[in-house]
Amino acid sequence: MLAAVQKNATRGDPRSVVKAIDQFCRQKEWAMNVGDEKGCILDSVVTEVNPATVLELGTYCGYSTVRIASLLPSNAKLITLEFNPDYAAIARQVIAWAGLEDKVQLVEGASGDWIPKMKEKFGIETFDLVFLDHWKDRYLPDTKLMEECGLLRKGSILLADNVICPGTPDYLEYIRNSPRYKSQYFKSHLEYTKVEDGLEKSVFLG
Ligand SMILES: Cc1ccc(Cc2cc(O)c(O)c(C(=O)NC/C=C/[C@H]3O[C@@H](n4cnc5c(N)ncnc54)[C@H](O)[C@@H]3O)c2)cc1
Ligand SMILES: [Mg+2]
Repeated sequence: MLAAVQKNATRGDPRSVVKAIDQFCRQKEWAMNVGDEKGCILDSVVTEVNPATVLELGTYCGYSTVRIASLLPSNAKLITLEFNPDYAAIARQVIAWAGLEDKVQLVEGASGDWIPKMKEKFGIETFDLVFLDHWKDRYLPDTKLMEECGLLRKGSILLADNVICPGTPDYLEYIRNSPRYKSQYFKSHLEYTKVEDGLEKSVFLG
């Protein structure tokens, strides 16, 4: 995938990086990037929220990191957590090829360890937008952890990938029944397939 980016994408052009990855995943080898169909929904939410602070859980190869960072205002900060060093190494190079290093802070480590350190380590008070796309059984515990650590403010947006496939039943149950969130489901398809999947957008009400 990285070779395809370096071969087919233009340095400093995030859209060409996104296009090169999507092309590679359609033609050569499927990979669990959010993809172009759900990616457009992600883009519209990022544009609407226009966040100054973003947290991404699960960088993988950096596809959604590039999509989000390319839409951020100049002073905005995207922190992305990835605990697999091999994926982190690839993602760093993908993000660099897109020319987005200044907007992105890739932290190698587990969300459970780093969420409690966001204030002290990165001076982050609250996140305007959180994109959840890591192991599906971590969405709920990490959301509760973010609440406990005071990282969500009235109006913070959580956007969760794969709420249908692979599925995040305990997260959906919690977020759709909690009086502290207002949720909306965006129906779509699992990346590069015709299988149903979707994104759940939830506003924290404080
Ligand atoms: C049945 C079935 C299987 C697979 C699919 C297809 C499918 C489609 C999708 O869009 C998917 O997002 C997924 C999926 O499983 N994603 C998990 C993504 C993990 C990445 O995040 C990293 N990570 C995982 N937990 C943490 C953590 N705590 N702290 C920091 N990084 C973490 C990992 O190191 C990986 O870089 C799968 C569809 C259906
Ligand atoms: Mg996903």
